[in-house]
Amino acid sequence: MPPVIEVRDLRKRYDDKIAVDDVSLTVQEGEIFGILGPNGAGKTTTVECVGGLRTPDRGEIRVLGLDPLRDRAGLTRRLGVQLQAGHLPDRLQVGEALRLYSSFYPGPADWRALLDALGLADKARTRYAKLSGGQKQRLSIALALVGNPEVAILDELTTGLDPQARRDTWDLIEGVRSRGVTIVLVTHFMEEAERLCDRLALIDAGRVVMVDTPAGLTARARIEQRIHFRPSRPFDDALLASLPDVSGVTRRGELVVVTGNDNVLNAVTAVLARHRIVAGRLRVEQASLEDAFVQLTGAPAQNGTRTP
Ligand SMILES: Nc1ncnc2c1ncn2[C@@H]1O[C@H](COP(=O)(O)OP(=O)(O)OP(=O)(O)O)[C@@H](O)[C@H]1O
Repeated sequence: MPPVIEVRDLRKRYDDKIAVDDVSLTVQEGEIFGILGPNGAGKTTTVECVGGLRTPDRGEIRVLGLDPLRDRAGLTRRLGVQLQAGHLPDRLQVGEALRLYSSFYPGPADWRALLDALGLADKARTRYAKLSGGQKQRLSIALALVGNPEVAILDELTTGLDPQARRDTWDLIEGVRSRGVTIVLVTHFMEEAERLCDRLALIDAGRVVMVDTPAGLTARARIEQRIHFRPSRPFDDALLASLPDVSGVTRRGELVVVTGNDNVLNAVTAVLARHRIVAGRLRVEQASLEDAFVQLTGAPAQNGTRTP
């Protein structure tokens, strides 16, 4: 099956700033493809080019086999793009906006059901200017999906939403995916990427660093394992530090913290057992996508409680 989205050698500069240096990626039908990267990495510029909202300086883009700029008319009805807040007239009511957008498409979704799913059911008669930031954000998601698109591009889907609204939005997106819609999701949130995305492209400084599943990306970062425990009796750190699988041993109060490779847990527990030391409150810290992000880009990841 040909990919739904194909980007080859994309480059885009703004005056003397190269926003996208060289991006190539493919998105398959029905997947949620995440684009992850630090601030200013070129994520938005990439998806704006894919959505036909910006003209690339170089490269080729195909969406459903069409050129987003040359075949704009044919693509508009099949592609939903979540635009950033602030693009609607202040006096327009939520319901009016959705009715208007629905009228552009041959087989629109039930916009009332969308509002309901996004927690905006009681806002149909509210004017745009009266919505909170999070409500505007949710409206922008509804507008991207109201045309029942085959492909949806969602940029910073849940930025600015509270944790409950974020989870409700994830449920909605999973429902959209289960109907076979292909989704490109730009996100800052590792939890969101882990929960929703089938594959992720990690973009840094305008280039694709790697493309993999969330689990694959985490594994490829080769992050050290960390375990901690409270020993039943004192022992010399050298006992563990001398093991080939161990890279470090430190103390945190009564806790012993050991870092090392994939086998560190086996190696440490075997030695402790031989010396009749019981490892109380033993815990293994799993490497997360967030650890991988930090290691691969050198940038701090943002968590779900902060707005970028
Ligand atoms: N219209 C513009 N004019 C000039 N420079 C721009 C413009 N839009 C983006 N840039 C610059 O291009 C680079 C890439 O921006 P882009 O918005 O694509 O990155 P991003 O990965 O989406 O960032 P963020 O996570 O902060 O939204 C940044 O350095 C940004 O400052």
